[in-house]
Amino acid sequence: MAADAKIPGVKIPGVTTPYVTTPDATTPDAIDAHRAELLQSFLDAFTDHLWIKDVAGRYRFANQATLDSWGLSAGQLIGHTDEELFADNAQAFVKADAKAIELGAPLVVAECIDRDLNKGLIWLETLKAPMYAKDGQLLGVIGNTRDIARYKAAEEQLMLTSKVFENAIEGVMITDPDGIITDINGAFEKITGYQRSEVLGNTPKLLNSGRHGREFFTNFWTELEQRGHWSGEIWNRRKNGTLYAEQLSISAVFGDDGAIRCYVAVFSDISQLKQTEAEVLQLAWHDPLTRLPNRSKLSTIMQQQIKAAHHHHGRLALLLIDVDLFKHINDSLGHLSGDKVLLGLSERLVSLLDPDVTVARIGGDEFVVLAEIEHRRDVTNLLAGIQRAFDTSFDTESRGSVNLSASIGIALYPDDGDDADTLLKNADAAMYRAKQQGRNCHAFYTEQMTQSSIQQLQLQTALRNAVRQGGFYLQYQPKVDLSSGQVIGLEALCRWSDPSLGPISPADFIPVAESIGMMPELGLWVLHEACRQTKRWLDKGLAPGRVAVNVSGSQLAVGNFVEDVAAVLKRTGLPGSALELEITESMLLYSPERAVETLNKLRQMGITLALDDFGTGYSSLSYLRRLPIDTLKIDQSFVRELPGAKDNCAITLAIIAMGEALGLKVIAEGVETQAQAALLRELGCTEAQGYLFSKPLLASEVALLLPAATA
Ligand SMILES: Nc1nc2c(ncn2[C@@H]2O[C@@H]3COP(=O)(O)O[C@H]4[C@@H](O)[C@H](n5cnc6c(=O)[nH]c(N)nc65)O[C@@H]4COP(=O)(O)O[C@H]3[C@H]2O)c(=O)[nH]1
Repeated sequence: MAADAKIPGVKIPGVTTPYVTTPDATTPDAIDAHRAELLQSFLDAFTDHLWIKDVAGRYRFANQATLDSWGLSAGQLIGHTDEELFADNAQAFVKADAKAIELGAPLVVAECIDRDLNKGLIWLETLKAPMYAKDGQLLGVIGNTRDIARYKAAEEQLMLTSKVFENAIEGVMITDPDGIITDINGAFEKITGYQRSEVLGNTPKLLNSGRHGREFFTNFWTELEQRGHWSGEIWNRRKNGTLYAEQLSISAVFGDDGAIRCYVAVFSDISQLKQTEAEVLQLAWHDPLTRLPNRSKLSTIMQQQIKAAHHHHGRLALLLIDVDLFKHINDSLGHLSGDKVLLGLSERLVSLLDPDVTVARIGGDEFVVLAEIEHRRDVTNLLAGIQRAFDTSFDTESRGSVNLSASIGIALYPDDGDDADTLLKNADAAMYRAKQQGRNCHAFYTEQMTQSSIQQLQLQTALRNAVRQGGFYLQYQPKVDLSSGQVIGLEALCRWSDPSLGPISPADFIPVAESIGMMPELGLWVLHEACRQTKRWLDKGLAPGRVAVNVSGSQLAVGNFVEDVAAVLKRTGLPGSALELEITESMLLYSPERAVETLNKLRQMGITLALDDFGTGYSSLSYLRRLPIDTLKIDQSFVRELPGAKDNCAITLAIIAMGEALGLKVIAEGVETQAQAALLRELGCTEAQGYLFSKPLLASEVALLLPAATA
């Protein structure tokens, strides 16, 4: 305490000090002085500001903390009024004094942030009280200003907490230990739709969704009681009756005595999240176009069904459906049409098969039907359902409708495999066999198929290399006039001899080239080579007649086939009139309108068109009439059994008659004997091709058979 801060001899009016002892003082004045000093020291020990003003408003006493804070000495303060000392605030101070006097009791007159000379900005609270003498006479005003930073901080903390509570995005609910709701925040009202007044005094049962059973709540309470905490997802019901999912976290709050004071539940509405989660799952497990289970989902379903079937000694049938020549639809009509067809097919399959049958889409044009069966023969019902899906044509996005067929491979559990992968692999091998058998049919898996699918894979690899490295060559089979025996044309036939697999028949490698999408490339090479060779013969003065080139379905489906043919003719210099293209009925079935358009364009280039393998498809007179073709080729399967087989005789005769009626040429293929040739001649067929006349030959060999061109 600074020396000048002391106020020796000041008798504080009204202050008695009955408990102060003065062992060394002997005179009354000395005793008073000692008491005053003691009191001053006592009051100086406080950090609170303590001061006394008399009724005239003059400062009569101030402790050291006051003087330090105001930067005044005792001499500068004592005996002076607020007006003399604090010009700015004097009015307010005097007014507050008067208020305390008027009240006759202590009064908090101000709370303010003030600048303390020593501490900087601080929170202060000033309390004033009137001071009376024993006889009740007013002596003045006592002032006490104290630093309330600690309380202010706590108050601030409380305010913040309540703001957090009120503004939290999470709903908050507080219940007493008996579960009675005592407080909620705004987010609670927003999420649940209940107002505060409707909730307080109620229990959380108000929100019960009914979706959780007794067991759920038993576990919930057990965990809350044992660990003081529970968190998880829960379904609740809003006031408007709708259900919502919330992520909930409940904690028990314990008092110092260890007893539960309350429970605090904090929750957020995760309905949106749940929906997104469900959508992501849908995307991950389902095909986006058809919404059917995808390969991953199918695999899971299969595993579950195999497990169940294993348990009760049941059987399963897995049918792998591959849409025949679907690629052509995509290539020729565009992907939108392809998608529309696939969607239509998926809807038909789902509606035609029993609800407990799984229909999945595992690839572009590959669907799987998985069903529990009792007997192998039950597969027939499934096949019938699938077949009906293909009975009528499919609408496309672009031109008209298309007819489709499918090849179906079947594998059974447990006979053909006891896990999902094996069953799928084996159904795939069976499907491949169905494709080889001419499409639009089904095949059950057999063990030999595994072997043959390995060979198939080898063949695919070798074929890819051959197309890339040019491992093919052509042979030409003469077509002759049946009455004169003269060569009137040639059919170009593709040949391939792989260095390790040996010579492979086109009947084997053409379907493989189709399946791996290489046929358009290979077909174009054949066309170019045949045209180039024919032009050479023409240039040498030979008369090869028309050269016929086989065209596969996939070539015709590629959008620019007509342009490709035109480019080949231009590049080789062969006139269109020297070229014949052989097409089959099956390639016209899928999109007849478009095929007719393409064929017309080809004919306009002078090219003639022959319908190959005639009689093996669904030939009808009305359909034939619409096709812009020049020649019918009687399939060798009919010719082979001539003249013995009566049926074949009748069919051959019918084809020849049909050709005549439509003004078409008719040529028979596969003629091996004189008897066959004689009968065909007799039936009115004018042209033929077959081993009887010549096997397919190399270009150099054929040249020897060709007549010279007449001038
Ligand atoms: N048993 C018997 N067979 C005879 C006789 N005369 C000819 N053949 C064979 O019959 C097939 C006739 O060709 P295809 O019907 O167009 O049938 C062809 C055709 O569909 C396809 N093919 C061949 N080359 C090509 C090609 O370059 N492009 C396309 N797209 N397909 C081709 O492969 C099929 C088979 O061709 P190849 O094995 O060369 O078999 C040829 C030919 O060698 C005979 O008197 N008796």
